[in-house]
Amino acid sequence: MAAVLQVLPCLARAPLRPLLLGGTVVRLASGMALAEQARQLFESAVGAVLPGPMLHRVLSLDPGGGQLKVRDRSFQLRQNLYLVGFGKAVLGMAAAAEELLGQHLVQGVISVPKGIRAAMEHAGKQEMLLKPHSCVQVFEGAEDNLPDRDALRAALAIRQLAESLTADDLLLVLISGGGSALLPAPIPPVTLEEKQTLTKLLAARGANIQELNTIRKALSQLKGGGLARAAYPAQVVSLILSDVVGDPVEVIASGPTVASVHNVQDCLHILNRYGLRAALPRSVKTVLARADSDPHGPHTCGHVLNVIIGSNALALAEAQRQAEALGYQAVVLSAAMQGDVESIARFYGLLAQVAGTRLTLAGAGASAEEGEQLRELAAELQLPDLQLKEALEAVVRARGPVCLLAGGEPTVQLQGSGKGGRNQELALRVGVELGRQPLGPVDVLFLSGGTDGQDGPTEAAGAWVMPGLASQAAAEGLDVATFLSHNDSHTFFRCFRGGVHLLHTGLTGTNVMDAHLLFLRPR
Ligand SMILES: Nc1ncnc2c1ncn2[C@@H]1O[C@H](COP(=O)(O)OP(=O)(O)OP(=O)(O)O)[C@@H](O)[C@H]1O
Ligand SMILES: O=C(O)[C@H](O)CO
Repeated sequence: MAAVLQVLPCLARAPLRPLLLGGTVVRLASGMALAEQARQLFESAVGAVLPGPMLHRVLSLDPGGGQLKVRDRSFQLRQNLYLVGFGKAVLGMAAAAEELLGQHLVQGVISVPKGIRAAMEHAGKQEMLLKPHSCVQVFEGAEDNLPDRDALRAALAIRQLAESLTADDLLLVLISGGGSALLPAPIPPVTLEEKQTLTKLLAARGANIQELNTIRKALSQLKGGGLARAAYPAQVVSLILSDVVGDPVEVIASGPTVASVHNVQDCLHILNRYGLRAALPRSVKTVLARADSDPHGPHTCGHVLNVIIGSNALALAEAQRQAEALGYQAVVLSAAMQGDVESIARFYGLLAQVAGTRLTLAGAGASAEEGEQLRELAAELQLPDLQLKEALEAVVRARGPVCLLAGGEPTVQLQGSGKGGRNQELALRVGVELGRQPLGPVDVLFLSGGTDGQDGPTEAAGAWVMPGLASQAAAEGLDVATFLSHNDSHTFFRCFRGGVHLLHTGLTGTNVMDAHLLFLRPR
């Protein structure tokens, strides 16, 4: 989610109608425009990880209201329930928690992105807003996803609340992506500015989120289990919406309720790798040196229950279910799509080719060469959970419409000053790949969308493409290669066919990375 906060009239949140009633499923699937189905499935994926449904899945009050159930654990309530939260999706999560917990909630503090309340209000999304006289105090900060003074004030208020708790209290912690920037509390003498500079430098030199957050944890009072330590001896329940591949609780928002297992050597390795060790400010050196003699052991988080309440896999599972209801043979390929956007686009192009051939020629060996290339590329991408074999077997079985689903977060190496996002760039590149060779008597569509509803610094969530895109664009005087050469995918899609290929959802109030949907429908 980027800095511009705008919410467009949004997603239909009602479930898809039961399309299995009357008539055959396949007929229904083929009777609906592919692009419309793609949009619906994307919306169903997002719908599964909206704050309300997520919290209701894991939290409940017993009928007498005396106990709070979190999955299979129960906690006694007696005017002892407090709430803190930080992250891009936390406003809606706090609103849902407030709705559910009512007057059991004594007090709360949350740290959310600048402008988010106005944006949600503007869009009429009341369910994402706290009640007028809420006991939850809201701080807005971290413009451009960078820690700032406002976020620091929020972090200090959160720490103060946590430190005031006793062994009788229960602290509910709401965590989502963007939480690291919204909870800055550098260990003195490190200053906010020094931490900001170091984070920016690491990110600019290509450090991944694991590396970045290892350093953030080492320099923070609250990250890496610090918040849990501050709340001790109160019990702590963290409800975590994952925006990191694999859902590692110690990485998401830098794990404020998970004891850090990294030591100073790990930090020095990372700083070395990105050429930053020599120029470290004295304050950072001091804090790292101190950390060596003051390790916070894992035992310090025994009073904490960390629960992942939403993830990319969960969103994809719902889209898969809805695709099946629409008559598709649906397979989730991976919820860990990571790597260079160009390679991932080639992967989807080849996949469409191989799956298309198998679907229409009914011969699993018909595209052996492309099949081999596809497997090689998949191996290069090193996707830990890839279900390629299963997907291709399902295609052979299908003899009808197929939907392959995946999710994750590809990387774009920015080369130009164009306007775009990783989803629009991926879709455009896949569009080019789909046009490389004829695909046979099969309709193909690929959609890529950011589940937060905002792809890079644009107002679109993503885009969808079909084969023939490059030639149709050329007929409109648009050269796809030129747009791609300076990462200008958004400008391309705004021009191409009057912008109909853009996916607009507005800010969704959630964020579990991106969803990729590949449809193949024999004619
Ligand atoms: N012109 C562009 N073309 C393609 N990708 C871009 C462009 N400009 C920015 N990006 C990509 O957009 C991403 C930043 O956008 P965004 O804010 O949506 O992602 P994020 O910070 O990872 O947040 P979130 O996880 O909430 O989506 C970066 O990965 C960046 O490489
Ligand atoms: O806040 C963060 O650290 C990132 O969004 C990953 O969760």
